[in-house]
Amino acid sequence: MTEAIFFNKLEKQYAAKLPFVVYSRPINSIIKCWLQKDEKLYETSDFEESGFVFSPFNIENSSILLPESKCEHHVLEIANLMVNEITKTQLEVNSKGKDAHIDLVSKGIDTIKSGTLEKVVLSRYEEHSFTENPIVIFKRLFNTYKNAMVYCWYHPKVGLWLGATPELLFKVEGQQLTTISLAGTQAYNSDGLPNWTKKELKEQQIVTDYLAEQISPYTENTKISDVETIRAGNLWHLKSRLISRVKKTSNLKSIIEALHPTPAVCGFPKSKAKQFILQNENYNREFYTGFLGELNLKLSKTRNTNRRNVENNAYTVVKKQSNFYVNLRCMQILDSKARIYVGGGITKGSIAEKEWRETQNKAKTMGNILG
Ligand SMILES: C=C(O[C@H]1C=CC=C(C(=O)O)[C@@H]1O)C(=O)O
Repeated sequence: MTEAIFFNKLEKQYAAKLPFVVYSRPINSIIKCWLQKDEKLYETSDFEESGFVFSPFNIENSSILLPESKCEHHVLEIANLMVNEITKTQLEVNSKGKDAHIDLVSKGIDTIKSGTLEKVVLSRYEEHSFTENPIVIFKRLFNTYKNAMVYCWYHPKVGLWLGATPELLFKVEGQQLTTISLAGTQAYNSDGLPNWTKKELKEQQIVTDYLAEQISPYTENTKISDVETIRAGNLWHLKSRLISRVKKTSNLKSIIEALHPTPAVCGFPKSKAKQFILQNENYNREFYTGFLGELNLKLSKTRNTNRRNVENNAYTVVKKQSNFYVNLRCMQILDSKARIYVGGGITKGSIAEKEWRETQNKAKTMGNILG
């Protein structure tokens, strides 16, 4: 399929106000789109169906499904998309809400110091004027953020979301589960890799240990990679990978409940951090820090048992696979406004003013591609 035909189908779907998702997974030149044939709002609560899922931060609210059987699917393989240049070079500085965010972070720090919580991720949103076609924004996201999951998701009964997330919640391929531990943020600088402080490295290690403990009832043989520095747009983060084997008795929903929301978007202990967020943030995160991705898709892989006799020994293995990304570095389009959501992890050593600046840096991931 050509780029023109692919995007023409998408534009028609959006003009007809029918649900769709268009996305590309990290380090990948494949763009997929799912066009739902009706405007119904399908939901999933047991995560047993096949489709594309869009779940909120608060999993007690509905998870939306574009069911595989109700959608038309298209794939485009391409390195870069044709899209007009952005005319504006600088995101207008938006200091609205600074005092409220500093108060919120200070309250978080005080609660941590009082001993009830270890870490809490606190967030806010900022609004920018928006007059562009969201599909054009998706094209810019694809061209700009090659190691992120970039997407544009739309449902007429829910709204339109765009994002470029660096965080995998987890993926399951057959019996293999992969998840990542993401923490620490420094502004990207072309001079070279950042110097991480002991405090940042320790925080990332705490997240890794916590994830290993969370998945231990459902998986076995967990292997943890060394910590690496990854770039996400204009930011650096610390990341390690945990790979393990899903026990035969575990189901997908129990793994979702164990891992979502991650310490990178909620904090820990999880339930106390979530309660603090719901009581103090003063706005509804909706799908920000929720998760999205492919649910129970059949993946066929052809294998050779004997390399010398390729023709006779090839066989195909069909595995089920799911891959979910945390909905970070994202925005929601509301009429002529783009609402950009940003947050940061608060621990006892955090400084409220610095946390505010960090959210401003995070807002640039989306802000820099708005025209
Ligand atoms: C909550 C966000 O980022 C998380 C992911 C990576 C690093 C983070 C941090 O350094 O605080 C955050 O936990 C966000 O971008 O809105």
